[in-house]
Amino acid sequence: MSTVQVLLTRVDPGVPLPRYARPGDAGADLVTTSDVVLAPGERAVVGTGIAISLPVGYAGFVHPRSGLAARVGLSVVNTPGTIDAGYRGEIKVCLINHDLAGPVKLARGDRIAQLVVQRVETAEFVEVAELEASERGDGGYGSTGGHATLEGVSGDEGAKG
Ligand SMILES: O=c1ccn([C@H]2C[C@H](O)[C@@H](COP(=O)(O)OP(=O)(O)OP(=O)(O)O)O2)c(=O)[nH]1
Ligand SMILES: [Mg+2]
Repeated sequence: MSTVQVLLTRVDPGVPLPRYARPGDAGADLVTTSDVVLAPGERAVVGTGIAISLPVGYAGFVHPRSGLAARVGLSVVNTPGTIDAGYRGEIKVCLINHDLAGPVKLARGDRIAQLVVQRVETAEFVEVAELEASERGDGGYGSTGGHATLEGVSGDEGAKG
């Protein structure tokens, strides 16, 4: 794993910088700058207290933390959130409580998501009359089978691409 230098400013100096919990981790933990209580199904945009400047050719992706997802149902609505290289504003996280029963309580400084910095390509979109054939063709949305079924619906019904 290589390391890229990412310049950062603290929009809120009172909260810790993003930190990799263990050497070699892919995601650096982000914290919330505000206390928030999310009722079941409720979402809220929270600040992380930091703004960054990614080199061109990189992007940041805001992922949920699996422990919070499994324990209390906390996730990110637009997971993963995309941080463009040119974005200089505060990184924000659109949190959601997927738990059906109880509220999720978060305090300022809690680690609520993780930022994965990755190299990305930009595409040059070239329109052609026809695309070359492939084995998959236009089969998608469960065309290979093996997906879960709804009660009373056979696994072979439903979307066939
Ligand atoms: O989880 C996120 C996702 C995005 N952003 C910021 C950085 C990103 O560069 C910008 C725009 O994000 P995106 O392109 O996903 O949102 P959009 O709805 O397409 O907004 P825009 O019209 O500004 O591109 O918002 C965040 O702070 N957190
Ligand atoms: Mg956009």
